[in-house]
Amino acid sequence: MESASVTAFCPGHISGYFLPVIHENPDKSGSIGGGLVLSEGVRVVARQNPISSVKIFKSDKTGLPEQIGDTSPVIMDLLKKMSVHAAIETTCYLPIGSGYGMSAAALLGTAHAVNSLFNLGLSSHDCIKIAHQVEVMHRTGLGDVSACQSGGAVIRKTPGPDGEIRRLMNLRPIYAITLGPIKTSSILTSPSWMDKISKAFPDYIPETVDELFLASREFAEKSGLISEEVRTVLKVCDDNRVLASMTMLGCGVFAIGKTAEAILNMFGEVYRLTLSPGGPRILHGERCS
Ligand SMILES: Nc1ncnc2c1ncn2[C@@H]1O[C@H](COP(=O)(O)OP(=O)(O)O)[C@@H](O)[C@H]1O
Ligand SMILES: CC(C)(COP(=O)(O)O)[C@@H](O)C(=O)O
Repeated sequence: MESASVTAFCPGHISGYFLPVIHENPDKSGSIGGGLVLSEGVRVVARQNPISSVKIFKSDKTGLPEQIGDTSPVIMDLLKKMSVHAAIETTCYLPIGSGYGMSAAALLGTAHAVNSLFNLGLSSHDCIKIAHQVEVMHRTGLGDVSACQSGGAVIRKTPGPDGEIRRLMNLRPIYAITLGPIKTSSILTSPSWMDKISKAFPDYIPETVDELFLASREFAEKSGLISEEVRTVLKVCDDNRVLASMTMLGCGVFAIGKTAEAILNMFGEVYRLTLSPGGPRILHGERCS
């Protein structure tokens, strides 16, 4: 009989603008800023196994999965922190390392799946805190776990999962393209990039989704992170009066509204998204007795 397994899903997150806030207490560390919690994310299957392992799958637009990785230091660290051994398989449609918060989604999905699989009795909030601690310790992200603990367009005013977070819901379609990855930790561990990012952070708080896009674009322009390729795409969006900005931290563009799809389509595969209505959730599975 196949060993017990639990499947969980967690939405991804596009950061539009962010400011790292590093504190000695990882629960208070993270970032402030704004972004979008996405309908696409990471599906995690956790199975009992005496030896922990991770397999990473990427699915194409037809849903066909292909294995792209056979380990994940953040997931292995999470399992150690939760004092369990399990075989973890993650699947995502959005590309890893391209500013869609896939590391955070994988951590949150795994923490919830493992908690259920082994009847650990942790609350969802406990799982969120553990995932956040691992993400921040590895510098694979700062604010994504806090954002992805629930849905909507997110304005994070203070850092950490218990920070002050405002969520706006909106039904307009969101589109994104990726022109290449950016290694998140390479930016987060660079003093010169951190200095530029701090100076670019907006001095006002968006009240609407449109204002979130405008604040994100202002941040992207001032941060110096926009590459020539991204600049080309943003210019066509501007010429067609489409609200758009750079996916942080990835070499890509995200935009809102129906007309955005045809424009982004000229530059590559377009990810068709909406705002997620919620955060991590168990999809199905049997628990260990
Ligand atoms: N879907 C996934 N499944 C398992 N591990 C993942 C996944 N996505 C990211 N990771 C782990 O997190 C590390 C950092 O990913 P990162 O560059 O932060 O991606 P993103 O920007 O999409 O969050 C990756 O090298 C990988 O070890
Ligand atoms: C922008 C980033 C620091 C990284 O995001 P990603 O590359 O998607 O992991 C994010 O965690 C944030 O704090 O807003």
